[in-house]
Amino acid sequence: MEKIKVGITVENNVEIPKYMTEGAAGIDVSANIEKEIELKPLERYLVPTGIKLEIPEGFEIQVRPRSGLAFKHGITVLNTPGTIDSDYRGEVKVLLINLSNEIYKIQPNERIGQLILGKVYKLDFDVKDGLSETKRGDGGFGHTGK
Ligand SMILES: O=c1ccn([C@H]2C[C@H](O)[C@@H](COP(=O)(O)OP(=O)(O)OP(=O)(O)O)O2)c(=O)[nH]1
Ligand SMILES: [Mg+2]
Repeated sequence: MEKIKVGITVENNVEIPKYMTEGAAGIDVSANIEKEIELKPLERYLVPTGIKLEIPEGFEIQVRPRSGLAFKHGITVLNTPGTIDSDYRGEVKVLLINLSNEIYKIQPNERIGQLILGKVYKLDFDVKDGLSETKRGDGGFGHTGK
């Protein structure tokens, strides 16, 4: 598998994230919090991870939920997939929301999301007077039926 170098700095006591299996697409990140954080139903919290990245130009990182947390506890990433821009140098944060009807307690060092590296293609708008015709035309949002 092709590997892309991504610069990283970590806060004290934060471990460098690692892939949990050889074929994993996502690399888990953990909550860098001192004590547990209570998330009430429908509450959201911007969870710090204690890592900062230097993504090479032409790439992005997506912040995605962990399916286990979603399935077992209704905890997901509100803005999924979150986008980490290659020019961002701040701390990576994960915006969790509790979609269950029970309180969820985020534990220090709990793995709360996963990062996926992706390639970015830049749009280069070609301004035109009209666009090519297609069978679909402007039909969308379910116009082909259920
Ligand atoms: O889940 C996320 C999403 C974003 N970010 C950071 C990295 C990203 O590069 C920056 C901006 O994110 P985005 O472009 O999604 O947010 P915005 O609301 O458009 O903010 P900005 O005006 O700063 O671009 O915030 C995170 O740490 N986690
Ligand atoms: Mg933005």
